[in-house]
Amino acid sequence: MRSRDDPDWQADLRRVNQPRPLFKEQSLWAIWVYRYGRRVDARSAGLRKRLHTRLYWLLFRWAETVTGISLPKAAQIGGGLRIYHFGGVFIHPEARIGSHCTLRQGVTIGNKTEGGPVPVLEDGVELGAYAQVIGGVRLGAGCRVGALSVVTRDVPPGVTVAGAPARPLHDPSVGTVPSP
Ligand SMILES: CC(=O)SCCNC(=O)CCNC(=O)[C@H](O)C(C)(C)COP(=O)(O)OP(=O)(O)OC[C@H]1O[C@@H](n2cnc3c(N)ncnc32)[C@H](O)[C@@H]1OP(=O)(O)O
Ligand SMILES: N[C@@H](CO)C(=O)O
Repeated sequence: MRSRDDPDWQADLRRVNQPRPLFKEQSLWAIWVYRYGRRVDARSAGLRKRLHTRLYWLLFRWAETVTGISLPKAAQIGGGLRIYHFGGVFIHPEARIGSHCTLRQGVTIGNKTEGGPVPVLEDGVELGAYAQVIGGVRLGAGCRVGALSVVTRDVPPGVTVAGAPARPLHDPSVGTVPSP
């Protein structure tokens, strides 16, 4: 499959929604290499796959070094990924990230200790700059994490958390009519 036929990559481009997006956001270079790696892994075994795998590793190191964004192809990341700005973004290879998530500079999604469990982000999760999400936590769909926060516990869908350790900012029950 070529990148123009890759629905996840096309969804990534739509998030930027500007003409010539590859000239506008260098984070797309890292995302492109990630999607390329996923497509290479999906190929059937053979010489072409081995050659593409070697090329992928060269491109991965280049993108990681030039953009400061590390998206290993083993991680599972849904389409429509947006990474704002530059550098310090490290995603663990076992992480699972849903579609239409937003990351910013300085974000880490990884384990708490070597070999430990890693986070799962459902669809539409938004992480502020320098947010650190560590350990086997689950971030529910559409939740938001404030800048400079450290998330060490599950976050329910739609909830905003911030701080270190991160705590909910807005109680979702506030303002609702209590059930009879
Ligand atoms: C170049 C660039 O611009 S890069 C962009 C960088 N920006 C980001 O990364 C933005 C990430 N967004 C945030 O951190 C936001 O503050 C959010 C999403 C967490 C919350 O936004 P809102 O829902 O508007 O919350 P609001 O501003 O009302 O704050 C509610 C309370 O949480 C506190 N709070 C907000 N963000 C944070 C944070 N990151 N860490 C700690 N406390 C926070 C506020 O001080 C406020 O406290 P108070 O009630 O005691 O006054
Ligand atoms: N719109 C950008 C700010 O540069 C962001 O949300 O990160």
